[in-house]
Amino acid sequence: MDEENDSPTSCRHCSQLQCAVTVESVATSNGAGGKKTTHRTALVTVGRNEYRDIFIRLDLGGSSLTYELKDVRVHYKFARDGRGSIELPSKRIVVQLSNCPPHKLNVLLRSLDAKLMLMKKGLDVKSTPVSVRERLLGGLPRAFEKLSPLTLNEMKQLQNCTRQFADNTNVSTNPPAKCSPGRTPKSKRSSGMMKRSLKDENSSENNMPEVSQNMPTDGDRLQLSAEQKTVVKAVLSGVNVFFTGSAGTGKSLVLRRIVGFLPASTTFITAATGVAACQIGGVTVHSFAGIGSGQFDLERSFELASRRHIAQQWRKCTHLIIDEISMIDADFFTKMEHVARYVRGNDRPFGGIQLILCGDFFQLPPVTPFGVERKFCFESAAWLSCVARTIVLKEVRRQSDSQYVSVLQQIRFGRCGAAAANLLNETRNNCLEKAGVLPTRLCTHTNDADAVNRSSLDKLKGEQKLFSAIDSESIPDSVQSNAPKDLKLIVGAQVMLTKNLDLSRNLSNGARGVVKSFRNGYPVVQFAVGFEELIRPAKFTIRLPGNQAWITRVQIPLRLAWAISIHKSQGMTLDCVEMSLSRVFEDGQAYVALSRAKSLQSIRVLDFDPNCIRANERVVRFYEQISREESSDDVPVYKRQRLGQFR
Ligand SMILES: Nc1ncnc2c1ncn2[C@@H]1O[C@H](COP(=O)(O)OP(=O)(O)OP(=O)(O)O)[C@@H](O)[C@H]1O
Ligand SMILES: [Mg+2]
Repeated sequence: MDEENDSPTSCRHCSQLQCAVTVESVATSNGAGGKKTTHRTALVTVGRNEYRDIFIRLDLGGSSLTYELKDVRVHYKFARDGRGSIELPSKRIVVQLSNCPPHKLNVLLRSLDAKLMLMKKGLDVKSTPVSVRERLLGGLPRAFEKLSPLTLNEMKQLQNCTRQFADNTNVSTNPPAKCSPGRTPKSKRSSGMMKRSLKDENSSENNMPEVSQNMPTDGDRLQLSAEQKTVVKAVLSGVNVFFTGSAGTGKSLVLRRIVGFLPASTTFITAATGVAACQIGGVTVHSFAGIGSGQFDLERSFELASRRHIAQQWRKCTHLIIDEISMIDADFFTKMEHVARYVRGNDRPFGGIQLILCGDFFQLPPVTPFGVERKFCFESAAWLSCVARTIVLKEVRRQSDSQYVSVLQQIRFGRCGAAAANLLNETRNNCLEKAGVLPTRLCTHTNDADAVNRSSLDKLKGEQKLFSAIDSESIPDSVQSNAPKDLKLIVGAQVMLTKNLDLSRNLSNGARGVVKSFRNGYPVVQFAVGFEELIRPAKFTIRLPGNQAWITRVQIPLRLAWAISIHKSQGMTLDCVEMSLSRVFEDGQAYVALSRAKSLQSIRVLDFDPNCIRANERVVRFYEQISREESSDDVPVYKRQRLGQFR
């Protein structure tokens, strides 16, 4: 079997998906025929018959519907929310797809649109028009073959079409996205009878300012490694998975990829902190759970979680993703598990929700009030009953220098030999200033970071420019986002990108620069990687607690970057950093700080003292146990851990 092509993570499976389907027959002008039927679980397959005509088949549990897709309109603007539709004007029908795995839906609808366009333009090399008479006489067996993925050749043909279209009309077109069919601009499309059903799709973009056309891919194009694919497959097999690994092994990247394969409206994406939630486009786990920060007893927690909107979320949830799980304490995790069973009226672990947990317990631990004993969630009975499979990612992707990686591995386990200490000490002489870009100071305390940013901004002379975000809906101030509501910039301000703009030019999230000037009202940033770039507003998508739809914020994708706290930096990859670790107060805090940089040349430790390197003993034992299970022949990796063995 072809591993790559048959993997559930490949496009091959994207001609079929499981989702909710609504078939709407649109009323005629005299009001006849309007009808809507919804099926919450359906299997949608797109394929070809023996004459290479394209069909969609809807298996609706007991019955099925098949439509030929000719002269149809395909809408995938909201694929990211797991929604899309296909209009069949000649039949006056709209097939709406919802609760789809976003990635699969996106690939399915885009490839379908592309193939339909190729057919329309007579560029589908394998298909030749067959007359009705020929069909009747041909006697071919009836066939239905799933639509194959777009080939390279087909993509090239599409690009040519797009170019020709641009030449003929003088319209400037963006390079088509991966699998993009080079769609006709809206104004050129016929205004179909089903405008009504689709008007929502077009409304949210009105009155947006000029938005950066750089592709904010979030690493979509990166190829997952074999071990990363193992995680995706494990999740898609339906078991509860905890995946872990050193800083920079790509855990968050894999999480983002997993999201694309799970049903959009019943998968809840959360993280232990607001900053971490922003990185993966989710909300905090506390706001999802609706039981405060876990301070109440179980009875009160049940009451809180039974409030209508919170209970609805709990009941709706089929998959719960939690990033930075190391920062969730055992007590909170246990309460969530009880609440899940109670609210859902289901006594299976976590009320039958599939858990996808991700994080590194060697990084920052749960924040616990002074004097209260810290308990990691892997030490809870709930963890033992819920986590069926543990996977450890081994390849560090953030750093490529093996010497640095091995220093970080020691530090992760709370060790620091003389050679490692020397290497880190020597970084104090690193000259990190490049083209006016200063290194970002990582602070042990948040107040210090805020103060540094404020005072540095105030010291600069010149006019401060205020950029106010444009939101598609109102977003409460309490909701954290990578893009602030108001951003003040001035020439000379040290800034950091908050979005991947162009990975091929190292314009990635965390890239460092300095504001050089303003052009057309937008900042021109000199980046440390060596060039200037005009930074236009970009679209950020935000989820509000309890709201499964994406809200759009348009803002300049920059933040001030003189300083940032180590807690806020967890999860980030940073271009050039400087730190003083003398006031480190947490296990794992120095490891988090030291592991943000990509190389030893882009870090400066001002006062390295091996005593700041600390790892929690129970965490060390937990990981030793995992690695024993991994290397043991008779004990499977996914064997459940036994209660209390790490204490
Ligand atoms: N398969 C891959 N190919 C190329 N780059 C990758 C791959 N996986 C991860 N990376 C890159 O490695 C860096 C670290 O990835 P990521 O932030 O997902 O790691 P992480 O394990 O979540 O780290 P942390 O524990 O610090 O949160 C990112 O810049 C990411 O783009
Ligand atoms: Mg991460």
